[in-house]
Amino acid sequence: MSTSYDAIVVGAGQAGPSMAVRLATAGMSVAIVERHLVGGTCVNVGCTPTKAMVASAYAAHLARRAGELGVTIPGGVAVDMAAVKARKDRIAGNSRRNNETWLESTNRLTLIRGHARFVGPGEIAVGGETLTAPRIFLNVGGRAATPDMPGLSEIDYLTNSTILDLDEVPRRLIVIGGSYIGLEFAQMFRRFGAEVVVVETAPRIIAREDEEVSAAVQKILEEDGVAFRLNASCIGFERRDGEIAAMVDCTAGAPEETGSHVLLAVGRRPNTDDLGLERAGVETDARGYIVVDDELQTNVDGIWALGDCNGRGAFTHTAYNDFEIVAANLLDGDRRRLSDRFPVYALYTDPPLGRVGMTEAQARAAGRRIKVATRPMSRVGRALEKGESKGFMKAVVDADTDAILGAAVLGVGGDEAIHGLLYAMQGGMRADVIRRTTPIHPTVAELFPTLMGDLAEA
Ligand SMILES: Cc1cc2nc3c(=O)[nH]c(=O)nc-3n(C[C@H](O)[C@H](O)[C@H](O)COP(=O)(O)OP(=O)(O)OC[C@H]3O[C@@H](n4cnc5c(N)ncnc54)[C@H](O)[C@@H]3O)c2cc1C
Ligand SMILES: NC(=O)c1ccc[n+]([C@@H]2O[C@H](COP(=O)([O-])OP(=O)(O)OC[C@H]3O[C@@H](n4cnc5c(N)ncnc54)[C@H](O)[C@@H]3O)[C@@H](O)[C@H]2O)c1
Repeated sequence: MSTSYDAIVVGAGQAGPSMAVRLATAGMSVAIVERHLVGGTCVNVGCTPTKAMVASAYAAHLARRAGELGVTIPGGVAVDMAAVKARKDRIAGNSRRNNETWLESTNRLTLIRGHARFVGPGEIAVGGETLTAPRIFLNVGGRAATPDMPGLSEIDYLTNSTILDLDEVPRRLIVIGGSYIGLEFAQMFRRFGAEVVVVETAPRIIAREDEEVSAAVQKILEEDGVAFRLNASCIGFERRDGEIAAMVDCTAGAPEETGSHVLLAVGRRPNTDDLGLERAGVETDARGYIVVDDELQTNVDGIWALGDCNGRGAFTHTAYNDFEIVAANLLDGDRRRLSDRFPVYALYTDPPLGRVGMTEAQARAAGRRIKVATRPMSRVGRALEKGESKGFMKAVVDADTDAILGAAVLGVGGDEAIHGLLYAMQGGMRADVIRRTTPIHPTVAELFPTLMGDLAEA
């Protein structure tokens, strides 16, 4: 059976539902196809469940430190992992159901369950049905990469999805990969009570960040009791007396780590290998990401790619912004562009790392003459008052134009405070304007004018 629509959206992640509802509201007949859970990665196995669990881990940590704030908890602190999981499931489940209700209650929009695959340029098969449309929007996202590592198929390893099903705290968790996913889970499970070791092939964790950011995050996690094995090579796995051994062969330390559980957090890959893209002639790059232009159009007329699958962002906010760009160009006559977007994101360790724009290393590589300022959180009143004074803030400014190039706020409230600088950058504000602004006391962001006053050529 073949049904024609004005538009088809493949994937109900972070861009697809908004796109589908917007098109339907504009009067088009729209099908949105989802093969698994509405809400995609973020709602079901990404942002929402992990941040719910980070909140539980923070509560455990704060409760253990309560004495420092003059609060006693008789009987000590225990973590009920089943209750942590149940709370996380409730929050993610509510979000998923709200998304489903939204799609199902929108006029002219049909939610179709199943795996979508191109059979031709404007033609998609789902189960036994064929859907056709002159406009197709791909929002297929990605999944955990599971590279071919020796012994991996012999062990039960966890990914960012399956680790969320644990209702008991692992005795010893080996986290393979010291980047965003690995570090958030490492600290959280350490705070739940597991022994945790992070194994990373690079010489430092979160290697995309400036070196002092990597070092400070590592120190913060070490103070929580997370161990690190850097420069790991020849990683492989073996079953060992009911446990798992990870061969690490580092430049220093024992050649292997044993644990009860292994989490694989070595990156993500796009869900483009089973989409039949070749049938539609849609181009992908060497890593499988769909190639798009500045308006998210693929090389094939009438086919767009939004979200993680285009490799131009790896966050929920970038996926949603992709929707905004496509909708603006297609429906509003508003010329919005991918290249107008500043890189911005947070790493949700505690304290979090808020990041915007270029790192210092990127600014130098771009050949800029730069000024840099840093301030430890131990000199931020609000952080001291809260008893959470780990980390630092840093700004990178163009020495010739006074333009703010980038910033990092590793510290309490850093994920929120960084937005002050994001909005300033988007508005083209110079560092001197921030220096002359009067902020609220006591806040973390109140130090931004001071930071801009401390800029020195670097
Ligand atoms: C552990 C973890 C934590 C994260 N935390 C954050 C965070 O705090 N903040 C943040 O901004 N980002 C975070 N991210 C990243 C964020 O989840 C993704 O960037 C975001 O979900 C991307 O959205 P998307 O719409 O591109 O794809 P997805 O959310 O992956 O959605 C794609 C959807 O398409 C469906 N699909 C795929 N192929 C087909 C097909 N052939 N037919 C039908 N349906 C199909 C999938 O089932 C899925 O539902 C995190 C990711 C992980 C893994
Ligand atoms: N807070 C957030 O916004 C958030 C949180 C989690 C994930 N995410 C998104 O998910 C994406 C994927 O995150 P990720 O951390 O899985 O991947 P990543 O690509 O950021 O990092 C993978 C890490 O694994 C290491 N690695 C690769 N192969 C290895 C091996 N064999 N042994 C040991 N280490 C190895 C790499 O050197 C790197 O440090 C991120 O790019 C991010 O956009 C975002």
